[in-house]
Amino acid sequence: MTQLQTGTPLLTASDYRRSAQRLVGSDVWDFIEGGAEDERTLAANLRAFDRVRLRPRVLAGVPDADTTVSLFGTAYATPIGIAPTAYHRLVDAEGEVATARGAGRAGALFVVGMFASRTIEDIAAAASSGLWLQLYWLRRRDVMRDLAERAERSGYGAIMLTVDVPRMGRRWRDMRNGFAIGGDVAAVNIEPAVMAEAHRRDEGGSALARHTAGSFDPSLSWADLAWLRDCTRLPLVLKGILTAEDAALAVAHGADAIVVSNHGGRQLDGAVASLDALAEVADAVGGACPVLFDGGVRRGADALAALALGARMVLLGRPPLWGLAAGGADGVAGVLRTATEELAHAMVLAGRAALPDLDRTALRPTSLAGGDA
Ligand SMILES: Cc1cc2nc3c(=O)[nH]c(=O)nc-3n(C[C@H](O)[C@H](O)[C@H](O)COP(=O)(O)O)c2cc1C
Ligand SMILES: CC(C)CC(=O)C(=O)O
Repeated sequence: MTQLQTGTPLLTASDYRRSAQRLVGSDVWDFIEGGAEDERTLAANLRAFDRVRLRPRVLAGVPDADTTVSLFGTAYATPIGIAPTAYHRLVDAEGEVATARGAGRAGALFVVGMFASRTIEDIAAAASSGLWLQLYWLRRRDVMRDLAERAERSGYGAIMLTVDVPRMGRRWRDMRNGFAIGGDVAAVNIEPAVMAEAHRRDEGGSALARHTAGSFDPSLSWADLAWLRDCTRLPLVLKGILTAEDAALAVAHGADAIVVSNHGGRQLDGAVASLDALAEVADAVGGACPVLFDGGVRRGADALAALALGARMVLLGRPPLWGLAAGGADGVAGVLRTATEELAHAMVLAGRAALPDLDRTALRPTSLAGGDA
């Protein structure tokens, strides 16, 4: 159990969430918590896990569960890692450096966002477990190439290209708040001219929406992936796949892994809940490459369900930010360890000793049906 300066025992992800909300300004809180438009997909991501029912096996001789997993030659203590999220210094002065320390303590993967507020190199120096770098496709390809090269030089293990943002989802909360990246927080890995719009508050509306409209390349298509592939020797992971069709195309275009994700409900409102897309995508991939998952995972049993449906690893977006806000590196480690302990606990009670023992027989068939979304 983690106990931070608040004195309140933090037993679950929602304990960290409550603690974080007290410490973070309301516009930053809305940026973190919010989703696109009416937030129906955001809500559906969580609801999908509420529908899952597990099938425990008894007298299985499983006194403890092994949560270790390996990906691209790196071993992790847990299959629960950190999804890329922008600007960690919005909630903690040390930002991604503290996140990396926390991930290291938990033995977890940390996917550093392209819009990290600490340098790729400083984050690498603080890390003791695997790091990957996430990229968006910018009109300025030279900036992408530079980041890919710096990541490779600094020991990052993969490039994760986010493919679900040809344009940014409309986020009413940020638009109403006139949200802009302020103070001394900045995407320090990218030259300031590319990022200028993200800081301009004077026009009202979401500065991030204006920034992404100007700097992201919306014309990207499958054929362009070859260019990025040529920039780096690192494995290329595509994040934001929700259909069998796109999963098959990703495999055909040589993706080394894919992430089933609807961007935490922040892109197409009305899109399928992430969990409800997982079986379809895993079936289409058919073992051709690892499938990762994010969206709505808040407890170990949620991770168990996603792993049973075919995910090799499960990533958390908002919860590590809650941990970081509530308690810096300790909070990040606390969130990851809590979820991992819950997963191990659920595995023992479900009679599964190790991650490869998790398959769809761990879930009631109604959990696989695709639900309401
Ligand atoms: C505050 C915030 C910032 C995010 N920034 C990025 C980003 O820079 N790049 C990216 O690929 N995804 C980004 N995401 C999406 C996450 O990687 C992930 O897909 C999503 O948060 C998972 O859902 P969850 O928050 O329910 O765990 C962001 C999400 C949040 C909440
Ligand atoms: C700066 C943004 C493009 C990052 C973000 O909020 C997101 O990807 O959801």
